[in-house]
Amino acid sequence: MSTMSEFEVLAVSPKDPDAAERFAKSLRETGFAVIKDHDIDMSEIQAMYDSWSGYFAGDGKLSDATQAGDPAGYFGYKSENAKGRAQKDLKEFYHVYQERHVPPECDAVTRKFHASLIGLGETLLGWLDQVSPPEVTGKLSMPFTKMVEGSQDHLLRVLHYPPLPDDVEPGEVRAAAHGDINLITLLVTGSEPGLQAQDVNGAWHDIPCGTGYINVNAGDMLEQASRKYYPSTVHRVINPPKQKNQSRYSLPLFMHPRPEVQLAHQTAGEFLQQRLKEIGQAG
Ligand SMILES: O=C(O)CCC(=O)C(=O)O
Ligand SMILES: [Fe+2]
Repeated sequence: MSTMSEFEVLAVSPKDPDAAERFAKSLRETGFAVIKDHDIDMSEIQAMYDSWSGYFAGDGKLSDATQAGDPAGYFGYKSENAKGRAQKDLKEFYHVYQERHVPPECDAVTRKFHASLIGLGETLLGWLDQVSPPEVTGKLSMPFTKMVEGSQDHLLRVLHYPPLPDDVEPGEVRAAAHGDINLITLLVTGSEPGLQAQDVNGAWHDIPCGTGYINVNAGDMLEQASRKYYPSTVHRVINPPKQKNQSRYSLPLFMHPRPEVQLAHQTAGEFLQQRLKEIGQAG
């Protein structure tokens, strides 16, 4: 494998006078942006990892298993595939929504974390409303911030990638290459490295881990609504090296419009249902 470089993306601080412009430029040129100086500190992220690693290690998760077609709750190991892939990803995860159940031992820390990330995500969408050119804003059914106003669909996915078993088949990976479904994804640092993003030339780059920065990527709904002005970032999670075969946790927040919101040729709800079938999640 060729040596990977880290993605050279300028970290944007909300304190920068030109934060909105720099954020939008980065998303436009790379599908990807990095935020520093945010309000979510490492102790909060660590508290999330501590409480959820306990949850995944226990048996309580089995009674939280999602019912077919329900997007909330616990999804077992190897239950999801990337669009167009037959092999399942080597991960288990829990889907948190504002109005749905969260395991009691994780509830307080998770609700606070979820709300903080949603607040930051709304700010970032506001930046896109401010500085996107008329060729984008003129075609939107409504501003991005309006698309998410009152949305109950912002999904916080708590992911656990267990140590790899001995019988991993060729081609099986922690998370195969995919674009996210939603408008933007906010991702605090993972507990271990492994996340990579693809640039416009097809080269893969390691996303730095442990920086305290929040990585933001454009999803497929933003790509559709912006008529491809903001390209959806393809990314993946590679398997760990043998000598570091341990659990990895991560916490992406997927910002979703209300389901009736028109993107371009589809509503957000129609787009989501179609994709859930393609990734093996719809009932
Ligand atoms: O685990 C990660 O760092 C990223 C996960 C991801 O891309 C996803 O769940 O869509
Ligand atoms: Fe993703």
